[in-house]
Amino acid sequence: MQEYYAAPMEGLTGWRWRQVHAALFGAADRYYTPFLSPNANFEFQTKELQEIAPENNQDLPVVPQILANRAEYFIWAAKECQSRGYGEVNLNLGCPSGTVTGKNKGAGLLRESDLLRELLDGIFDALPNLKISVKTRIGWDDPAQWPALLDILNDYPIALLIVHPRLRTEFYKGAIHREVFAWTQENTRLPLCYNGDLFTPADVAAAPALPLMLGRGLQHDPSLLRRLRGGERATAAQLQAYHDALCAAYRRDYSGDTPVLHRMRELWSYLSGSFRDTDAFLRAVRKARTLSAYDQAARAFFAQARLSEE
Ligand SMILES: Cc1cc2nc3c(=O)[nH]c(=O)nc-3n(C[C@H](O)[C@H](O)[C@H](O)COP(=O)(O)O)c2cc1C
Repeated sequence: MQEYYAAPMEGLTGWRWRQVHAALFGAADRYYTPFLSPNANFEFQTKELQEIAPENNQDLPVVPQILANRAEYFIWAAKECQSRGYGEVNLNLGCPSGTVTGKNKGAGLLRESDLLRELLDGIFDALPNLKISVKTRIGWDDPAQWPALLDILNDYPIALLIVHPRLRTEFYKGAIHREVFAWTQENTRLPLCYNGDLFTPADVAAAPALPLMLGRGLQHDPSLLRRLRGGERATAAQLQAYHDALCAAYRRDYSGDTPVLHRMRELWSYLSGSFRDTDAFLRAVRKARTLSAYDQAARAFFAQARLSEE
């Protein structure tokens, strides 16, 4: 059976989203959490504790993702996850954000091979009974960096190597390096997962025959996995129910309108792709300073919303 995993996306795929998504459209085969970022305090932030709390992830196949460049921080966070019942944790080697890479974390580790080796040595020595997967890009600024990086990764019993075949300098844009991914398939024995630019069933049909991880495609059309499994594309009414459930959940979680509006704007930056004629509505969403103005705009939009063509 083809496996489909939901990609970690900070600000989008937190536990509230996972619950709503699974309830309305059927669960992904795995959900990777947005990254947890342990540090010298050896304490998770409240938001991170909620993210991995067993009661917030009940009956869902969730894999916590950890962003760290020191083995001791990763190991501490991994054990915290293990003690809450998680059987796999994921190491982030892909985050391209300057604030992350500036500290040699995420994709920043792809130009620090000694630090990367030290991190992996420490992690795999200390955690023999936990599955550790890795999510990575293929280099910092040149695909020629990948063979040496893959050589390093090949030395460890990585449970799943999730590859987004772009460089750090490419962020999320530009053509995928398909030839590099094909080369990877020939040059590793590690279990592989492909991630990148899977937006439609046609994209998925053309993807490598491997477990697939979907990020923006699933935000753009939350029914994408259901369709890939033979089900129907979401109707406008179903997308409204999804929107309303998320908005209600974020209202419970945050105090004040601003953080909820922020989350909803982030949601719409992808979900708008499911609809036609969204310009006026998106302008209203951007302008809304209160939730009541936002609600009014959203109600008016859904009253006449039409799905986009594919
Ligand atoms: C807004 C945003 C937030 C993201 N947050 C994370 C994250 O927390 N951890 C991670 O490994 N990747 C993160 N990613 C990368 C995605 O998981 C994924 O690798 C990327 O979007 C490419 O896949 P896609 O083309 O299916 O979207 C993020 C991407 C975006 C656009």
